[in-house]
Amino acid sequence: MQPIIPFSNINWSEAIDSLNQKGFALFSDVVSPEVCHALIEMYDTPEAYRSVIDMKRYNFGLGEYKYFSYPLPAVIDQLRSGLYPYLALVANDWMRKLGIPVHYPETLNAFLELCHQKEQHRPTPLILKYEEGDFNTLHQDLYGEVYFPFQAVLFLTDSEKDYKGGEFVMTEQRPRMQSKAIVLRPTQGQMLVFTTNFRPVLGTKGYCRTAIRHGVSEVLAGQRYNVGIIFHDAK
Ligand SMILES: O=C(O)CCC(=O)C(=O)O
Ligand SMILES: [Fe+2]
Repeated sequence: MQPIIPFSNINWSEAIDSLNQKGFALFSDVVSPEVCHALIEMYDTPEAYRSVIDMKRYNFGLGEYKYFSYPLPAVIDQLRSGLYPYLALVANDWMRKLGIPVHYPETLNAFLELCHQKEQHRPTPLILKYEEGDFNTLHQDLYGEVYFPFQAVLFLTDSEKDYKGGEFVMTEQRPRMQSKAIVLRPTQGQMLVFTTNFRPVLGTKGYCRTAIRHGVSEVLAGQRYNVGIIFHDAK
């Protein structure tokens, strides 16, 4: 299972512009439909996962997701470690703009070492399965003191053919303002990179923190599967 995207071929200046202006960037043809099918099939292989979450039980919405165990499936591992160095450059620029004294190291391994120093050892990449009526409430995926400000979602199902509803939703909240909603409908093989916690937005008094939350609207019919790629390990 290989990603079909060579990271060095991506138009990074376009992607970085999108991250800076909108807080997210969409990449197409990241994996083939065959890789998507193989990941969906792996949903029923219990050995691949460290835990299974019934979203209703925790009031996270309705549906189920599973956290992968280490070692991660090769395709997820490659996407995570391949994306990290590019995103770390943007992450460091954001921290500088916001005056936050945090520096993200150049490689994913060095960043995971920082997680381990804070007792964050557990893998966070996950696969989510939504059926008719399922949804994911607006949230942030922070699992401890150390976090990476970007995460990715790999869309495994076809948003035209496989399901109805199930939009990817983000809200942005600037200090003392109402939230803005962003609704996206990426499809099979696409990957969305978005803000995990907050992003810098230039206001009249310089950059301010705009908090981002994400979730999934109700699936009205069919089945929707996604893989979430979070960079930090969890406590
Ligand atoms: O199913 C989705 O599109 C979103 C999943 C999610 O919340 C995540 O990957 O962090
Ligand atoms: Fe999430």
